[in-house]
Amino acid sequence: MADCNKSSIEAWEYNPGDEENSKLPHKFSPNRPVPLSHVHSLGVLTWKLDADNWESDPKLEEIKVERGYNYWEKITVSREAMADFDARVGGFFQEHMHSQEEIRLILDGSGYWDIRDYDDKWVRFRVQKGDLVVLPPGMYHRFTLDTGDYIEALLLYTEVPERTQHQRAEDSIARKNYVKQFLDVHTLQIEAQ
Ligand SMILES: CSCCC(=O)/C(O)=C/O
Ligand SMILES: [Fe+2]
Repeated sequence: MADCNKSSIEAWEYNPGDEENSKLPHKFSPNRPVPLSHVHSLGVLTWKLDADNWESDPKLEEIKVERGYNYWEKITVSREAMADFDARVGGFFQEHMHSQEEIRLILDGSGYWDIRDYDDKWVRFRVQKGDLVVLPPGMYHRFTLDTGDYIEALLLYTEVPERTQHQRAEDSIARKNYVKQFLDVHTLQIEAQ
């Protein structure tokens, strides 16, 4: 598989602080960086691809074939492209999970994903043009734009999209599998030390 350690994604401990605006970085001062390897240990996969030539990029083709990504669609999240921009961005920022992988190739612009750490605190990472990100089914997360208020992304799917956002209160097979595959393993590793 194309080496998923070649991305330059920056991650850090999310500082809830007193800032209302989710589009600000929410870093502690000094910053508390989180290694990308830790983000990967939570089940996230990342690659750096050629966003300008995604339709002919052999690396993306390799990933699509290996992981069965047979469907894709573009989305532009901006005030100009979305009449309900604030509502849509607000919806992305509601903590949720999906029963399928969340697969996004950033074609332009930038934004932040927040994912739950092993201690249930938020870890934030920044994505920009060329970042391919795969969140595992059952991982609680949220997404927001940065103050640039613009992102264009390719949404990829293994099958006809199941778009339901399962809010935190709901439990599901996807959540149980995620906990077993990533969180329980981590707990056992800690206990074994
Ligand atoms: C970068 S595309 C918009 C974000 C999205 O589709 C999603 O599900 C965020 O959790
Ligand atoms: Fe999502």
